[in-house]
Amino acid sequence: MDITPILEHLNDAQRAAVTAPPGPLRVLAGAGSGKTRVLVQRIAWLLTVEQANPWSILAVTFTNKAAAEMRARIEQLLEFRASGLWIGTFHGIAHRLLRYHWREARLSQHFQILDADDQVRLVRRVLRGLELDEKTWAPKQAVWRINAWKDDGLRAAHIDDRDDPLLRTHVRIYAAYEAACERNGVVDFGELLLRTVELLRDDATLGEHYRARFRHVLVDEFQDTNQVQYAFLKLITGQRGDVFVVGDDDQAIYGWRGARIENIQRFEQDFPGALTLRLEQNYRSTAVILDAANALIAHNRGRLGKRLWTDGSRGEPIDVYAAYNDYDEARFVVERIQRWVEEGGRRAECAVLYRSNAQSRVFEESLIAAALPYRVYGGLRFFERAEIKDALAYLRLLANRDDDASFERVVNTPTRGIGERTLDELRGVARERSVALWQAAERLLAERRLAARAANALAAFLALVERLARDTAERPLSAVTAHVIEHAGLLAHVRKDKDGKGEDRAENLEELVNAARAFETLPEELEGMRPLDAFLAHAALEAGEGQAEAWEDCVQLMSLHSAKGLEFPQVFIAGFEEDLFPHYLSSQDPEKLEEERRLAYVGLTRAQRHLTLSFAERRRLHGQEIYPRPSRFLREIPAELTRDVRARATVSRPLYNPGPLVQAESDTGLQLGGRVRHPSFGEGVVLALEGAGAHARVQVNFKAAGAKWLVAAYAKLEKV
Ligand SMILES: Nc1ncnc2c1ncn2[C@@H]1O[C@H](COP(=O)(O)OP(=O)(O)OP(=O)(O)O)[C@@H](O)[C@H]1O
Ligand SMILES: [Mg+2]
Repeated sequence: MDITPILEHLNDAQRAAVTAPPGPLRVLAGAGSGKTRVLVQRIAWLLTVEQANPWSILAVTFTNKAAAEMRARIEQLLEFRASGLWIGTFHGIAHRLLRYHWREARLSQHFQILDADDQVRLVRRVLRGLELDEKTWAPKQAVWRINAWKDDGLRAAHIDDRDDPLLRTHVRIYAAYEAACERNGVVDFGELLLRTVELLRDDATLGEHYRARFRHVLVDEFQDTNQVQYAFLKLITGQRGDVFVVGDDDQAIYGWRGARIENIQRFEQDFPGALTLRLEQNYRSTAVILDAANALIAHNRGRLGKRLWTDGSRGEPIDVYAAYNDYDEARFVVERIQRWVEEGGRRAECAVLYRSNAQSRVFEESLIAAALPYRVYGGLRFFERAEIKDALAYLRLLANRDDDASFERVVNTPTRGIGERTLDELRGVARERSVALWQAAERLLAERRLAARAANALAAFLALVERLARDTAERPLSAVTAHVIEHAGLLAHVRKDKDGKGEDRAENLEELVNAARAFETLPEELEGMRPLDAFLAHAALEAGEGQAEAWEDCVQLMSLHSAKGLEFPQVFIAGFEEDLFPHYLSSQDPEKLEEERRLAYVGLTRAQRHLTLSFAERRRLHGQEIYPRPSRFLREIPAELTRDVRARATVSRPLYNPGPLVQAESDTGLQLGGRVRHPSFGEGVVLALEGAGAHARVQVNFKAAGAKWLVAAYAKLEKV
């Protein structure tokens, strides 16, 4: 076997890491120093030189996209299919283990995955059950707490709440939520991991089995592991395992989601004899960009300390653009991208990064106006669109009738005359008898406790789902999906939408059929799973990440958080303003401020050749006109590395007036054509927005009640 390709293009330090003898090893190194590359070559090294069985390798990456790229790279290096190898995200891997061992994990066989939205809905129901008022016990906050506990590996029963009545209530909510998930046969993202950890910990045979099997464990972006992920690593590697982690303490940006930077330090204690290697040469960016990043991050304390250098070119100064307002900022960036493309660059080489997802809209408008194709990562993803979630909910009900979240979602979609009153009765019965809504419905019907009209409508719904199940049994997944979309009436339902988006939605539904087709022959790592379960799990796990559409040359838009690990020749970071970046919730707390600075460091170090930073002197944010100050992070970059491009751009800069429509949009958080729910009028579509601030008014066409004008601030509209 020729090992040259594996060791080519590696410097000495990198080679030392790739070829180190098996055993715990940690690579601590800055951005662009080749950590990910080293991890890939290490896998190739293990497979060839160490003769490791592919079956014995487990590699953890941060996104599914990174996992796919990693697999492709390895196959390219080795010139054979890397089958048997497990590469995935923590969630993906945990999910796979739970599918194999659902019985041991005490899950129902066809358990479904709850996404963030479903979680909030479920907590709402739990609150009703506990007779707690949503105004006092905000569902989103409860979800946030539950997730944080799970990330820390804590069950409701473990939390000491003796002296804190507030905490006690949250723990009660958590316990009731756990019970509801159990009843419904659903698990949330945090549960995937926690359940897996409990499984490996409590089931000695299984734990032993996997420890013996996964002799080699490798983890990218190690600085962003949380407690429960770390516990998983320890359980799967045992004390003496060959565990290879790469990370950068300066790029830890998920503290707010429970990631523990301390895990980098704990590694030494938990894996005795661990070796530490450092990489210091950066191969990604120009010297100017690197100097700027180094200077910025030097403002943080308590760093493990490292300095990056490059022997590449010095490069151009970093452009700093002071925009009049957010529209002017977007216009400037789009012009630059146009120029890049005219000069022969590719659109996909340009990335626009921002702190807050809400910033993408203005860029999208400008890109559309300039007819530049773009893709937003982390925006409203395919699998999160309302019509797609409706279709998936039907499929989920076919897989598992106890899935209450799905039941609630589609029991009256398309409208079939099942009102809130009937639903409330159902929920009451479900609660009293500790059963799922489906069973509650069956019993209410059997006991003839409903008014005739409601009973007929409900019976028709149950019959519909049963009929769908019968008619699609034994058929290929794409046919099942197409059948459900058609016969549940979803296609006709979206076509009726009066907001002009009906055809788009219908196309999305048809796209879902294509997506399902891809799951008719399962990839090796999902073998043995029912295609429907595999498909639904994929929809839930991929939703967090961006559209998995065919590759196309488009401008890349994403938040700074999702840019982690990536690189682009041309990077724009927008909104370098106090209160936006650093975020206003973080600027008062020294630790959070440091996390924001690390995020800025991640942003700067994504750039290979050109970097442009911009801020606006006026911006609409959270419905208010603000006049932000430039970010402190700008001042932390030495002036000699930057170039002010404001003067040149002033020549023909129209003062863009966003106009009342756009103002109202950002004011209310509502969107033209968006679907909303009103506490008494039910579901509808936003037809018009008008005015600003406290006076913003919105016109909604309600399915049941027709078109109405409402004052946005009082209407209690909820987006669906
Ligand atoms: N020895 C080398 N010679 C040439 N190019 C290299 C070398 N090592 C890494 N590179 C290139 O440098 C770039 C950065 O590498 P990589 O993405 O692995 O860095 P990283 O440390 O994982 O960065 P991040 O911290 O941002 O994830 C890549 O384009 C990679 O191909
Ligand atoms: Mg990397």
